Amino acid sequence: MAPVLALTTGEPAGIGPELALMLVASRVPLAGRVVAIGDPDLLAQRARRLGLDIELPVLARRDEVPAQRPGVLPVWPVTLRAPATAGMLDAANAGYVLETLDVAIAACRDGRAQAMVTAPLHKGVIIEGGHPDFTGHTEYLRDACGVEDVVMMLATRLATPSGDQALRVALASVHLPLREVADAITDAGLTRVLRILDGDLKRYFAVAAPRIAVCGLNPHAGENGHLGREELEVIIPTLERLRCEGLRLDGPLPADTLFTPRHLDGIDAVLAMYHDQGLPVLKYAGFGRAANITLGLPIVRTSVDHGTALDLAGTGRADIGSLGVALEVAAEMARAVGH
Ligand SMILES: NC(=O)c1ccc[n+]([C@@H]2O[C@H](COP(=O)([O-])OP(=O)(O)OC[C@H]3O[C@@H](n4cnc5c(N)ncnc54)[C@H](O)[C@@H]3O)[C@@H](O)[C@H]2O)c1
Ligand SMILES: N[C@H](C(=O)O)[C@H](O)COP(=O)(O)O
Repeated sequence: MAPVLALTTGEPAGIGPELALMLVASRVPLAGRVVAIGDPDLLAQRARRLGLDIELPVLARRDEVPAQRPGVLPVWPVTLRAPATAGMLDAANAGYVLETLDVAIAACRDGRAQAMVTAPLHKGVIIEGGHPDFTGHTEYLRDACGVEDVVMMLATRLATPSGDQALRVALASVHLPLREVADAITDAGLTRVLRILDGDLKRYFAVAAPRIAVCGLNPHAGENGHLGREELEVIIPTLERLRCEGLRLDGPLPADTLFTPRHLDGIDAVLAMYHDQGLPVLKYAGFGRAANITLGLPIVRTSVDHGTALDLAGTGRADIGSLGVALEVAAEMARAVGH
């Protein structure tokens, strides 16, 4: 049977609900048995608003998901806390958004689903809704699954001199103010991130001996200590030690020239030191054709490469491309671990 992909529909005022509907309405074959997690009335209202003729059977017991049928989107129901209006955030629905995640996590953990795929949520409104420590799905999943560390990795495709290949960018630090980044780059942290990245490239993506290129933190990878000392004091010694364990690591390399097709040729993943060192490059290369993947979890989780796009919510103009990729990657990962 095709894997069950539990799709959380995200911030109810954002584009998540309509992306799920538009994807089903597009009638492209889906990568697995997709079940939407969200408020059935919200989905029905949004479908009417967009003139989409979608059948939304509610699976009240949140159990067996039938084989995918064109124009049909089964729903595991979660009830909104307050009415949702496209484009208008309401902190009252923070608990609703988190409940959709909890439903998906539980289903992945007890085997009713083989992967979870998340439509975008709005971090700020979750925080304002009474969850001051919330920083994103990635960290929420880490805590919910009881693991020490996870790694955010985004992936798309890239043309290099040797041909088409994956462009995967993982992050050594994630949702952190820039002011705090340098202190977060430690030997212990880099070691954990690189071991997870190396292990999960093998486990989920059939890369036998991953070749990972590691960015420096500072301009020109520190220019031999003249533009910052983190490379000399932390990154180089960590990479040397991990090479002795057998990891294939290049770097630390200057990020500006590493992110060019010639240097990326044959590289299985890049480790960027912080969010906006790596993700703008990835999104420039493949926005709308990329997936966000959380590594290091006991379950499979992917997501879209974009946010809630409140400016587009309710218009039907949002691009469904990334959601399609996120579902495909989730199914590929689920199959790789035998589902
Ligand atoms: N996976 C996630 O849950 C996720 C990912 C990224 C950002 N976010 C959150 O989303 C919120 C808004 O973030 P932002 O404004 O930085 O980014 P955003 O991606 O929501 O919007 C940035 C721009 O990209 C456009 N855009 C986004 N998705 C699009 C799509 N599918 N098709 C066409 N255009 C699209 C928007 O219209 C906007 O112009 C923030 O709270 C952020 O943290 C969540
Ligand atoms: N950093 C992600 C991006 O820019 O696409 C995004 O904020 C999503 O993060 P979570 O998956 O942790 O919510």
